[in-house]
Amino acid sequence: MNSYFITGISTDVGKTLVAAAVTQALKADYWKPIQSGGIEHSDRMEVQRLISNNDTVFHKERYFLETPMSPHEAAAIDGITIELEEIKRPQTENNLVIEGAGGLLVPLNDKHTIIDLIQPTDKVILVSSGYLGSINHTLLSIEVLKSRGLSCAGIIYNQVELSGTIEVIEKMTGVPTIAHLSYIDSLNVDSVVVIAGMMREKLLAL
Ligand SMILES: Nc1ncnc2c1ncn2[C@@H]1O[C@H](COP(=O)(O)OP(=O)(O)OP(=O)(O)O)[C@@H](O)[C@H]1O
Ligand SMILES: C[C@H](N)[C@H](N)CCCCCC(=O)O
Ligand SMILES: [Mg+2]
Repeated sequence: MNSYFITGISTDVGKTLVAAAVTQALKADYWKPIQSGGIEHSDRMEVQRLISNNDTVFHKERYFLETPMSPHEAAAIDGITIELEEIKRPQTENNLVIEGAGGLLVPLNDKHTIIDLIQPTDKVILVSSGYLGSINHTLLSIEVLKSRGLSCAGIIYNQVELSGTIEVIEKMTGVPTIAHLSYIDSLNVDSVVVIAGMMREKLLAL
């Protein structure tokens, strides 16, 4: 069984939607180790809303912070410090989808960032988005993975409409495209089933 680490070029790029689709495609378990903000509607709740298989187990966040900010600061506001050693992978026999928070260098404390949660055996899926500036953020994310001896298994482009964007990233990095998602008017179980079906073969080949 595999672990899939869903990271993004920034926050709000669609990691949770992608995590839901990968979870659905593989009937995997889902875990978001650190959630900041979202007491009313966390990423776990959103994935629960979007998937429709009966096998997925939802593992509890290790840190659930009240303020929707960078985890290091959200933790400080809650009067705690995030400790890397406290973040233990849930035990499961199933595939596990892990969702980060924000991008790879989002601080957890004064020393560690999200990238420190990635293990060498994880299949890292990078979610890229279509804003002007996203090429740079995508290439930077791939470079920082490389600098830690990690590689990017594949990229999911979410609402990337600017011409030449995907092509130049593919040419410069050689990282395969897993899927290219469009804007979806009402995100629901049915749309996630479709996206999951679209990417399943590519995910199995990673
Ligand atoms: N393809 C899409 N079509 C329509 N809405 C989308 C699409 N992708 C993302 N969204 C919406 O954009 C918002 C941000 O996406 P999402 O919550 O998945 O970001 P994230 O990368 O998981 O952020 P975080 O760092 O907080 O985990 C959400 O409201 C989500 O439903
Ligand atoms: C609150 C938000 N939705 C995420 N959970 C955390 C994003 C942190 C981004 C920090 C940064 O890169 O400046
Ligand atoms: Mg999310």
